[in-house]
Amino acid sequence: MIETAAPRARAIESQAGGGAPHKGAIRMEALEKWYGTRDPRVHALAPTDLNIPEGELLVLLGPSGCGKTTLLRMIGGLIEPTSGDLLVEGRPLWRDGVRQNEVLSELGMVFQEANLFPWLTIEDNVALPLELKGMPKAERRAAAAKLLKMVGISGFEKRWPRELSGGMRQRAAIARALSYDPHILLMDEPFGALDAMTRDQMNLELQRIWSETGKTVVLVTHSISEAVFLADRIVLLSPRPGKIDTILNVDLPRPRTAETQATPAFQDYVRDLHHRLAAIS
Ligand SMILES: Nc1ncnc2c1ncn2[C@@H]1O[C@H](COP(=O)(O)OP(=O)(O)OP(=O)(O)O)[C@@H](O)[C@H]1O
Repeated sequence: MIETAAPRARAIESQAGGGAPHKGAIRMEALEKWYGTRDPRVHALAPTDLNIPEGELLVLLGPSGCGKTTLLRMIGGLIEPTSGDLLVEGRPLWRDGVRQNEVLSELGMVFQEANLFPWLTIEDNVALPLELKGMPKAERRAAAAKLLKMVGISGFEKRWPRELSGGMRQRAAIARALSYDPHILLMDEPFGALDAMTRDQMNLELQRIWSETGKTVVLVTHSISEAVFLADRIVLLSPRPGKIDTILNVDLPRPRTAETQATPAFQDYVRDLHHRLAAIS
């Protein structure tokens, strides 16, 4: 396993040294998942240790079925771990089988499909979590306008989801996930259903949003080049059962651009990961 500390990650780790638990930091110890109660059970994730410091953009990469989604959904509180500890900002997400809602509020999720409600306008979709929290309408509108500006779709407040392109719908989904200002954004193949050009554009946008907001981002992808483009660190998982094969620091300068992808350093990361993936698939 290689674990070389990039300067940025190192700075974050040193801040995380002591004192109060860090905003957006995730810590897992011996986190494990078995599916099913009867044989043959599926060992989806072997006991896994991983620390994700505040503000990191961490990418989970690996062959199909290696447990990426399982791990992300466990971090997001959608799947209960079979065993192990999962701390979000120093607090356990689960206590005696009960998910802790105040911890959950630090986590926003974005999936491959935008999952917007077709009967709500874009503004109302984005503001829905705020409505559920009881925020008055005028405040919700103002918050939605700010969020839509941040994700680059100002002016589409009153449109219906069907009137937006796939990329625009994903922007709205990101805005909705950020609406209650969670410290952590969890993304499961968020751009997997988009065409290549839109996907490149969305990767640029995500990098911008991440650097503007300082959120911790954990993103699942099948795409090696997407992983290298976005990540501070890439966690490569191997299958049967899922476990960490390699942790790779991506030490490329930011902001990364289309030109970054043409550099020898970028290509070296891609080639290296291709070899590693071939070896474990
Ligand atoms: N609800 C479930 N019940 C039983 N087995 C499951 C369940 N969900 C996932 N699995 C199994 O757990 C393993 C890990 O699945 P997971 O979806 O986490 O992998 P993944 O790396 O995200 O895959 P992909 O890249 O294809 O989405 C697989 O063997 C899968 O078949």
